Amino acid sequence: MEVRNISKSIQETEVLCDVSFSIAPGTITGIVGRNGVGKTSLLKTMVDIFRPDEGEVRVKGESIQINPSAKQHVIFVSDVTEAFKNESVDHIVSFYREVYPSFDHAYFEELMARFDLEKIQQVKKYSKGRKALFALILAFATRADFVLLDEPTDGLDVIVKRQMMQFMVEAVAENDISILIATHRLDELETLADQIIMLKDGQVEARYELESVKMQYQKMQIVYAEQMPEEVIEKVNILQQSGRVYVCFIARADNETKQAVEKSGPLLIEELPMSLEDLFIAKLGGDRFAT
Ligand SMILES: Nc1ncnc2c1ncn2[C@@H]1O[C@H](COP(=O)(O)OP(=O)(O)OP(=O)(O)O)[C@@H](O)[C@H]1O
Repeated sequence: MEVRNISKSIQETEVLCDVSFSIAPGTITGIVGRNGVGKTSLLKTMVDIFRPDEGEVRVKGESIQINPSAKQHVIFVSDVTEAFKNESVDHIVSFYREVYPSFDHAYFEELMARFDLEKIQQVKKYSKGRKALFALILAFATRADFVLLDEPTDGLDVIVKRQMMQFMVEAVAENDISILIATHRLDELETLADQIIMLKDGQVEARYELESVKMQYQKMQIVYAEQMPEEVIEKVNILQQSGRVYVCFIARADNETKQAVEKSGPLLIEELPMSLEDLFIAKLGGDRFAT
């Protein structure tokens, strides 16, 4: 699936600006960015709920804007699950079977049993978490090749969340589907995603392969007897400071900065494990963290 040079304005405000990236089969992609940056709008554009002003979305080589039937390979699960209202589970399933010719009823039943979700007469009577779970089960049962999820684990209890994350990893590996997740839950994404698309001001600020970014940067804890000298502060990206303890972000290849740190005579230099959250703060936390 390819997003090509998408731009979109809503009420004269540019929400997406020349956004391009692609999603390979059998991968999980995370879309991250601060509140209001355009994550949901991007997902909606990828299923043609929002029409882009410029650019196109291609699925299996076909533009969904030109050939709407290409949309049957993509399913979007919104974080707003109120749409189900009074319908029964069976009624909603019949509707999905009509819209998605590839809907797999046996797989749907298997997933309902796997997640221990009972069928009820009015889906609106499911709790918030169960509604979210039901929406996810429906989405995967369509057997769509591309599953786009907006904050998918919102409302799920910790046990179901773990089960769902485990299921997603299996589904991607076994069925070669691709999942795209827009979320603020960076800790969850970290265990799931192959690539991360970071949005800023409606644009792609960065694209990371998670494993390679961890090879590119180091998170260091540096402790001084007094303060970190000014000339070092100017070179490193400080993620956190607590008294004389500084947690910094340094490019692995940046030997000049590493030498400056060593020369400044710290009491301790120690490498810490780096998380996606650290990267998010370093990239999107403001000028102080600009890398
Ligand atoms: N239907 C709409 N009408 C007017 N403005 C909208 C509409 N949908 C989105 N926007 C605006 O587009 C911008 C991007 O919103 P969007 O919901 O895509 O961001 P987001 O990254 O998903 O945010 P969050 O992390 O808070 O969920 C915001 O400024 C929002 O106010």
